[in-house]
Amino acid sequence: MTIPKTVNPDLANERKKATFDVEEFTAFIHDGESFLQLKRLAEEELFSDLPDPVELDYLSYEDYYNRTVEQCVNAITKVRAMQERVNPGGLEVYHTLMTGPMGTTLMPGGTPMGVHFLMFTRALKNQGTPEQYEKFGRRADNCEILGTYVQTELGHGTYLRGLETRADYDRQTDEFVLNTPKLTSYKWWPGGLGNTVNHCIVVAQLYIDDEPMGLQLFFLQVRDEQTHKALPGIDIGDIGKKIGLQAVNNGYLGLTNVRIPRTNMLMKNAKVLPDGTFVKSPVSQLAYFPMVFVRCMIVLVNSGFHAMAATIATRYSAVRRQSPIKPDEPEPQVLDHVTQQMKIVPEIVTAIAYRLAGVKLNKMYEETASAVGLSDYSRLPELHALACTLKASCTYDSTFGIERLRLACGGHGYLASANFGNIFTWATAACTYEGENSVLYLQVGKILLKTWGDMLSGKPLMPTMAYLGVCASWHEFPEWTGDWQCLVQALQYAATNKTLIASKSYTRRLESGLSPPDAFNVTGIELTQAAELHGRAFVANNFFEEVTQNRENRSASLNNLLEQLLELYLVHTVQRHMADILRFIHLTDEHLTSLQDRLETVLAELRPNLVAICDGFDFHDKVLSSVLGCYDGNVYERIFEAAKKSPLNQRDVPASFAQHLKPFMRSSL
Ligand SMILES: CCCCCCCCCCCCCCCCCCCCCC(=O)SCCNC(=O)CCNC(=O)[C@H](O)C(C)(C)COP(=O)(O)OP(=O)(O)OC[C@H]1O[C@@H](n2cnc3c(N)ncnc32)[C@H](O)[C@@H]1OP(=O)(O)O
Ligand SMILES: Cc1cc2nc3c(=O)[nH]c(=O)nc-3n(C[C@H](O)[C@H](O)[C@H](O)COP(=O)(O)OP(=O)(O)OC[C@H]3O[C@@H](n4cnc5c(N)ncnc54)[C@H](O)[C@@H]3O)c2cc1C
Repeated sequence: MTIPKTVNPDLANERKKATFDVEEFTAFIHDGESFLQLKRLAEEELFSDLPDPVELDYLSYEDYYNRTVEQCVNAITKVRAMQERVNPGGLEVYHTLMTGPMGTTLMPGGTPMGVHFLMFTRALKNQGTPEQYEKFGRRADNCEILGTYVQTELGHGTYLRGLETRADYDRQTDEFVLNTPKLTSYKWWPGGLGNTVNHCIVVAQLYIDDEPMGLQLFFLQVRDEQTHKALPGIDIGDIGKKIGLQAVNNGYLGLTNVRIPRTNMLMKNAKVLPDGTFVKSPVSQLAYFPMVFVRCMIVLVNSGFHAMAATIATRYSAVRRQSPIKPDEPEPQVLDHVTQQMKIVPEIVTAIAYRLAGVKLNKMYEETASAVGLSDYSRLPELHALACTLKASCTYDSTFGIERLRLACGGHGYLASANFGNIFTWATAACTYEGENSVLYLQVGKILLKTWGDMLSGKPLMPTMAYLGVCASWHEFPEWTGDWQCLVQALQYAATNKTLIASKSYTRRLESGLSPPDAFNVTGIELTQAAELHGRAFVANNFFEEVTQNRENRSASLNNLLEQLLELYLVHTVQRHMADILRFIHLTDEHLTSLQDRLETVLAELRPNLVAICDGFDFHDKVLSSVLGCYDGNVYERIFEAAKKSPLNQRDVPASFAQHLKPFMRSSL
C-alpha cells in the first residue's frame, strides 16, 4: 500500500479554517521559542533512523528489550553530540527530551535508562558531597556507569519508614554492610535494574550499633563493569512482563552482607563520621527530594501524553465520516457530532491546563532547589504539597482522558497501531509510581488540616493555600456573576468548605476519643476529596492567570483563542464538580442552564480551530506513532499498511492449520 503524498482534503480544509497563528500558539504552549527550537532540532537528529513501530509491536519480550537498548544508546550518543554543539557541559538537550513526550517516542515501551537520567544522576549531584560527585556523579553524567534509584521493596513501596533493607555501620573496617534480610525486603521495581545498570542508589535503613538512624541513600555497584555479571552477595534480575512499559526493565535486588565504604553513603545532608557519630540532616525530608523532582516532571510528561491522545482523536475525527445528521445529507466528519466534540475538546483543554500548571510547578521546583542550595528549606512543604496534588490529579485526569479519547476513535482506536495502548500504559503507570495517588492526596489532606489550624490561629499561610483564608472569611459566597473569576472562586470556595468539613470531622473524632492516626484514617475520604479539589482549583486559577495576564505580548487572535479554551475549561470543571459546589453555593436552575449554554456555545466556537490547536502542540508524526493521528490524515491507507505487516500475513497458510485446524475439522465431521 502506498501512502498518498497529499494531505487528506478534510484535514487540509480544517487547517484553512484556523483563526489564529498556529506557530504563535506553539511557542506559547512550549513556554517560549528556545525550548521549541531545541525540541525540533533534536527531532530532526534523532528520528532519522527510528525502527518501524509496527515491527516493534511483534517482537518478543527479550528482543524488544534488546532493540530498545540499542535505540537508547544510539539516541543518547546523538544527544550528547548535540549537547556538545549547543552548549558543552549543559543539560538542555537531555531536559528537552525528558520533559516532552519525545523521549518516550524514541522508546515506545519505555526506556531502561530513564531513571538513570531522572533520578540516579540528579541524586548523586544533589544528595552527594562535591567529592562524591567527582568520584561517582561525573562518571554517571558521562554514562561511563549506568544506574538507577532503588527504593521500593517487595513488601513496601508507599510506607518508606517500613523499608527493611539495612545498612549497618562497621567501625572496624569503616564500611557499611548491606542486607535485605527477608523476601519482603527484596528491592522490587526500579527501572533498568533488571539487566541494564551496573550501579544504583539504594535507599536503606541506617543502623549504628544496631540503633536505627532513619533512611539514607547509598551508592552501590551491583555488576562488574567489564563482564556485567552480578557482584558477590548480589541477587539481581528482571521482575517480568507488565501490562505496558515492556522495555523499562524493572528489576529486583537482594543483598547478602554486601560491604561498601562508609564514604558511599550520600552525605550532603546527613553524615556518618568514622567513629560512628551520626550527624543528622538539617531536614530529614531532604532525602525525599529526588522524588519531588520526578513528581513535578510527571505533570509535564503526562499532560504531554494527554495532548498526544487528543491530537490523534481530533485528527481522526476530522477524517472519519459517519452517520448523516440529516437523513438526506452526506455523512459528516464525526467531529461535527456534538457529543463527539464533548468527548474530545474537554480533553484538549485539560491537557493545556496541566501543561501550564506543570510549567509553573517546575519553576517553583527550580526556585526551591536553589533556596535549598543556600540552606533555606522554608519552601519545601509548599512545593511538596503542590507536587503531590498536581501529580495525582494530572495522572488521574490524563489516564481517564486518554481512555475517553480512545473510545472516541471507535473500533480503530483499539488497534495497537493507533498507539493508544502505549500512551495509556505510560500514563496510568504514573498514577502509581513516584507515590500512589491516594497516598499523595492524603499528604495534601494532612497539610490542608494543618493549614486550617494555622489559619484559625492567625498564622500566615503558604501562597498557594492563602485562598483558604480568604474564602473562610466570607459569610457566604459572593453574588454569582458566572464570570471566570467567579468560577475559579467557586472551586476555591468548595475546596475551602471541603477542608472545613474534613477538619470538623477530624476534630469530632478526636473528641470522641479516637487517637489522631485513627481519626485521620477515618477522615481519609473527606480529606482526599478536599485535596483533589485544592489541586483542581490551583490548575483553574493558574490557567485564568496565564490567559488574563501578559495579554499585550500576544496577538488578539491568540488571546481570543486562549479565552475560549479557558472558558471551556472553567465551565467544564465547574460542571464536573457541581455536586460539591451546590453543597456550598446556592445556584438556581437559571445559573445551571446558563453554564450548559456557555459550554455548548464555546464548543461551537472552538470547532473550527480544533485541528489547528492540535497541530500547535507540534507533535512530530513519529512522536504520535499512530495510524490514526498522522499529520497528513491518510488514515485508511496507514491502517491497511500496518495490517499487512502482521506476521500472520507473511505466509499464505499458518502452521497451525496443518497441525491443529485441519485434524480438528476432520474429527468434527
Ligand atoms: C534518548 C535519550 C534518553 C534520555 C532519557 C530520556 C528519558 C525519557 C523519559 C521520558 C520521560 C519519562 C517521564 C517519567 C518517567 C518516570 C520514571 C518513573 C520512575 C519511578 C520511580 C519511583 O517510583 S521511585 C519510588 C517512589 N516512591 C514513593 O514515592 C514513595 C511514596 N511515599 C512517600 O513519599 C513517603 O512515604 C510519604 C507518603 C511522603 C510519607 O513519608 P513519611 O512517613 O516519612 O512522612 P509523614 O507522612 O509522617 O510526614 C512527615 C512530614 O514530612 C513532610 N513531608 C513528607 N514528604 C515530604 C517531601 N517530599 N518534601 C517535604 N516534606 C515532606 C510531611 O508533610 C510531614 O510534614 P509535617 O511534619 O510538617 O506534618
Ligand atoms: C512502572 C513502574 C516503575 C517504577 N519504578 C520504580 C523505580 O525506579 N524505583 C523504585 O524504587 N520504585 C519504582 N516503582 C515502585 C513505585 O514507586 C511504587 O509501586 C509506588 O510508590 C506505590 O507503592 P506500593 O507499590 O507499595 O503500593 P501500595 O502502597 O501497596 O498500594 C496499594 C494500595 O494501598 C493503598 N495505601 C497504601 N498506603 C496507604 C495509606 N497510608 N493510606 C491509604 N491508602 C494506602 C494505596 O492507595 C493503594 O490503593 C515503580 C512502579 C511502577 C509501576
